[in-house]
Amino acid sequence: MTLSSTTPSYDQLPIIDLSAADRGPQARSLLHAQLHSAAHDVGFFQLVGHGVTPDLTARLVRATHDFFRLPEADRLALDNVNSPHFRGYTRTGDERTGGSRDWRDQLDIGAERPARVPGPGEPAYLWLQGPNQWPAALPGLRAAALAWIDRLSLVARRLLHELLTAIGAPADFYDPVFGADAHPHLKLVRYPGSAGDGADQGVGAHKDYGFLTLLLQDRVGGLQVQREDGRFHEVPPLEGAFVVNLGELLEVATDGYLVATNHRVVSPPGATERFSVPFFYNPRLDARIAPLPFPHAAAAPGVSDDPANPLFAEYGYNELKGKLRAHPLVARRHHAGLLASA
Ligand SMILES: O=C(O)CCC(=O)C(=O)O
Ligand SMILES: [Fe+2]
Repeated sequence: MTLSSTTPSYDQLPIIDLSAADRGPQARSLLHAQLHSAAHDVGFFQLVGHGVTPDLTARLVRATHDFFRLPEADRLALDNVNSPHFRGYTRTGDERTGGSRDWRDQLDIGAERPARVPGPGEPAYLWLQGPNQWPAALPGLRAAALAWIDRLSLVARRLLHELLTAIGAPADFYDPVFGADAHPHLKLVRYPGSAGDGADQGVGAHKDYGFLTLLLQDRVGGLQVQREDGRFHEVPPLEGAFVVNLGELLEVATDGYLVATNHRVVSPPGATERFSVPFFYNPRLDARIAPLPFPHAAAAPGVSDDPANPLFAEYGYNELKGKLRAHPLVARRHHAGLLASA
């Protein structure tokens, strides 16, 4: 199969309809061909037919808007600088996802678990497990966010099964690294408009750390993806779709046959606000990503070699690398020892 024989269009990402998996063998094999091509050639696509209801989405969007409308003092009561687990609120200007200053504020939410302080000899990434910080004034936010994590984990699991099948691998190969101890993550994000200093970086270019990201974006736009020509191209919002991208673990798993794609967000102009909610489908922190057995493994080019962004096969280290880089205030306050040894 020649995957790159057609000239790519940069106007929109490939559109993948997950519901085709249930429409008989012919529809399913067409889905697999499209998924294979989208994942291998672009690493990004628009997902429709995912089955998430408009009601559930509306609940999450409402909770997101309500959160950012709270008085600043209520948001700062959840300051992530007070959480050694990188949970809670990051104010605008305090985050450095790609190593330089982002212009967005956000609430980081993960699996709701008790704090796990690593003992002697235990891996430092255990710090990533811990309680969330919830806004007392918005009790509905907790329910909406946790319901979203549960629902999108199911969609992502199904999508991963179809994707692995599409490239000729066993669908359930990575099931053991998910399960009850998986480490999903959700962010409620606002881009408040222009920083006013000529910079237009909403979030700097980066790859995501896990398997798959399912992003809900509003109609404002500004997300850009690095395509085959090396340039960043806009991802026009598509009503009802999730923007899906492959994370670093799929690059590790396939030895670079599937690539985690760089992406960034350009700030909306003036005082325009943009809201987005990325959901990260991540495995257990202690998962070691074994090489995927699949027919293209022998032809895989190897993972990208970027000294500024090493890829770790043990998931917890991969996320910890990103969190220490993106949240320097949390890192310096709680993890100075880790920074010294990094
Ligand atoms: O807000 C967006 O559209 C993308 C956010 C993103 O890439 C991230 O937070 O990892
Ligand atoms: Fe991202």
